[in-house]
Amino acid sequence: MTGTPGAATAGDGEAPERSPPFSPNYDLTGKVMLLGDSGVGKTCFLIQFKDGAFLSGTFIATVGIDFRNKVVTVDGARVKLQIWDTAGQERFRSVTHAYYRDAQALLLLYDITNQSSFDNIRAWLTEIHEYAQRDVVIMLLGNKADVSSERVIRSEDGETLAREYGVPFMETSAKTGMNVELAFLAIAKELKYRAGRQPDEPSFQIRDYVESQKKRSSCCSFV
Ligand SMILES: Nc1nc2c(ncn2[C@@H]2O[C@H](COP(=O)(O)OP(=O)(O)OP(=O)(O)O)[C@@H](O)[C@H]2O)c(=O)[nH]1
Ligand SMILES: [Mg+2]
Repeated sequence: MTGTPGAATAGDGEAPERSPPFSPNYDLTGKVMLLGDSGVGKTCFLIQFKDGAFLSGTFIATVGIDFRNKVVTVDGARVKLQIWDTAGQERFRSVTHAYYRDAQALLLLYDITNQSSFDNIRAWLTEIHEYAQRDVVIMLLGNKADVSSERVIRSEDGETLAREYGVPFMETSAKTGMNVELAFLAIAKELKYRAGRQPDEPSFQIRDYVESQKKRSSCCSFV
């Protein structure tokens, strides 16, 4: 991903803030940010969701911040997700801080093959509490679940940490696509629910939804 520090690059050639002049092809919008250490797979995660493709080969670290839009339909509502892909490298932190306050949802990724990316999750959560909206939706994701031979973080460790912070958790793979769409659909459902609940609509609990829908990458279950 290319970009200039401090300036957002146009993901789809579309201005992020502009309201549509005619009837939009969506019912509501939500801003989602991808956060986590450099190399955990944020950009690949977004490309997998947006294009259904995996960026293999040389790792090109994101510079600054970039975004992509995708409209998903949940429970009859079209939700336009504006997804901001941030640079995990420390030197871009001040750039990304400026975007936190506009985000309704944050996907916080670590890499199950990288101990320090998991250890840094607490620091990321501290940063989130400092800069993001108080009611922001947070989801913890253990990415690269396809690389089981190099796993150093057990699934239970991710679950325990997520429980401590009261956030939904699942393991994902930007390579195989495991749980990638689910992460965004869960966010879209939560945003739709928050935007206005119909009288006959049951209440929505994002953690329960994720637990019931997520695929697990254990030895004995098939994903
Ligand atoms: N096997 C595997 N490799 C992955 C996965 N996700 C990302 N990668 C690889 O990990 C490396 C880093 O991926 P990126 O998506 O660029 O990482 P990033 O989090 O965007 O990094 P920054 O932009 O620096 O913050 C790349 O070489 C990817 O091919 C995954 O789910 N499985
Ligand atoms: Mg990136």
